[in-house]
Amino acid sequence: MDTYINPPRAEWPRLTERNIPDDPAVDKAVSGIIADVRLRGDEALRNMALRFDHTEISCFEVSEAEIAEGCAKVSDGVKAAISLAKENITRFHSAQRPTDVDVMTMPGVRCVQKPVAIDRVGLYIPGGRAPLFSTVLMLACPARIAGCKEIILCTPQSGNRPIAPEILYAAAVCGIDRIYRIGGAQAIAAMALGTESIPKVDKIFGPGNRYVTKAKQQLSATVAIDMPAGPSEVLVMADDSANPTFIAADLLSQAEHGPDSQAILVCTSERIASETQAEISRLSKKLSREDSVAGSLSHSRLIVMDGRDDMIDFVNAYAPEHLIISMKSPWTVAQEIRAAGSVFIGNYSPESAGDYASGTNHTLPTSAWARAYSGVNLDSFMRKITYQELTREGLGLLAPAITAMAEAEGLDAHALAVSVRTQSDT
Ligand SMILES: NC(=O)c1ccc[n+]([C@@H]2O[C@H](COP(=O)([O-])OP(=O)(O)OC[C@H]3O[C@@H](n4cnc5c(N)ncnc54)[C@H](O)[C@@H]3O)[C@@H](O)[C@H]2O)c1
Ligand SMILES: N[C@H](CO)Cc1c[nH]c[nH+]1
Ligand SMILES: [Zn+2]
Repeated sequence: MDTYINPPRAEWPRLTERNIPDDPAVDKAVSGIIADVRLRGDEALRNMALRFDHTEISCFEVSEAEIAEGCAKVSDGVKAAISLAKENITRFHSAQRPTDVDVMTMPGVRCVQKPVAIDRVGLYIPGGRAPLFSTVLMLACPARIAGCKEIILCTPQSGNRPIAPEILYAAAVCGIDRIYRIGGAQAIAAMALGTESIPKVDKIFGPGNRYVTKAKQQLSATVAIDMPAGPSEVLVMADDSANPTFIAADLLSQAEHGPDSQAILVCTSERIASETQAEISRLSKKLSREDSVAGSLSHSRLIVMDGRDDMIDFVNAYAPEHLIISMKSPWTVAQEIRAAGSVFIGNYSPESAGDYASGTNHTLPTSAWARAYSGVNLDSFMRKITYQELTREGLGLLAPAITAMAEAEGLDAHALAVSVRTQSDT
């Protein structure tokens, strides 16, 4: 991991770059995959499952019997953990329920806004490097609370291994309607376009690798998507009150997601940076996912800044998916953060808590998209419809403004739709 001491601002754009710059080869590969799914449907999906996931698929949908068999294999300990996580996620997301807006903007002019759930949603659950069954809870709980009518799930099946039992169990307890054994960009294309076996949905949710994320972005003209939620990132802000062992463990916890992940420390002290570096070397020897950790750390950074203001400016420029604030008065620092997916406050809030079980959502914008997108939340599964009801008197009060604006825009029929009413005898 490289260390940078007081890098000048001119160098910041380079230091905020991710591991996965926009790669034209990925763009091209993904547009080829989408075109093939569009043209050949299920046949293309079968070929790609063989090519990318080394698996032969006769039936895409996972049967009831397979789900029951998977559920039976999950240990009681994991079932209890899923139950606790589901409770907390449900509690936090239920509290996000929007209320109706019902306002008389003028006498006789009533404007209403009501949330309505999206009917058909498709959830993508990553399964390449690790079967992320926690993501099932993160997506299915809010979808259920919102009241989506049809919830389907796609996840890859690799080689001859069946889909992880924990994914099937989490899907069963969350009431997923149908599960399909298909992953990667092809799964996103299938849910966006529909094939003989996979139904087309209204909106696609879920994180994934660079292929999955690119497919969501390319298909966003065809289907709604939650946001670009690509390879995981964490940025830790630390002052002298931080614990280098905690910081190192937090950085490693995201590095282990894969070589495309990125972990950044921004601190004000060279001591913290060098002790963290030493702790990373010590702790990484104890971890199993060597290639992911080594790959990720080779693009990760330790940055020593001149002071608190520079740290805050850097974080806002980087716009991390996850931000951990290991500093004195962390809530005061947090108030100055304008771009981050999810913020972890103080020394006892590791990102792992939010990844699994505290209640916040772990499906979050990466690659600096936190500047413009929120992470998944209850609202992501809803639309809001507005309604209005005007009385004759209300329309009369508005008529001069509507007519003046319609005429100024040169739209006579708009003015007519008002005057036929205000001048009618009935
Ligand atoms: N931002 C978030 O909210 C968030 C949350 C959880 C996980 N993640 C990220 O999700 C990612 C999961 O990635 P993953 O790879 O483990 O699983 P994945 O399910 O996203 O991708 C696996 C699929 O990628 C396809 N694929 C692999 N190599 C390919 C190639 N060369 N060409 C075309 N397609 C190919 C295969 O079909 C495979 O099924 C990680 O990067 C992790 O950090 C992000
Ligand atoms: N850190 C991931 C979000 O970027 C979520 C996750 C799932 N499992 C473990 N972690
Ligand atoms: Zn994680």
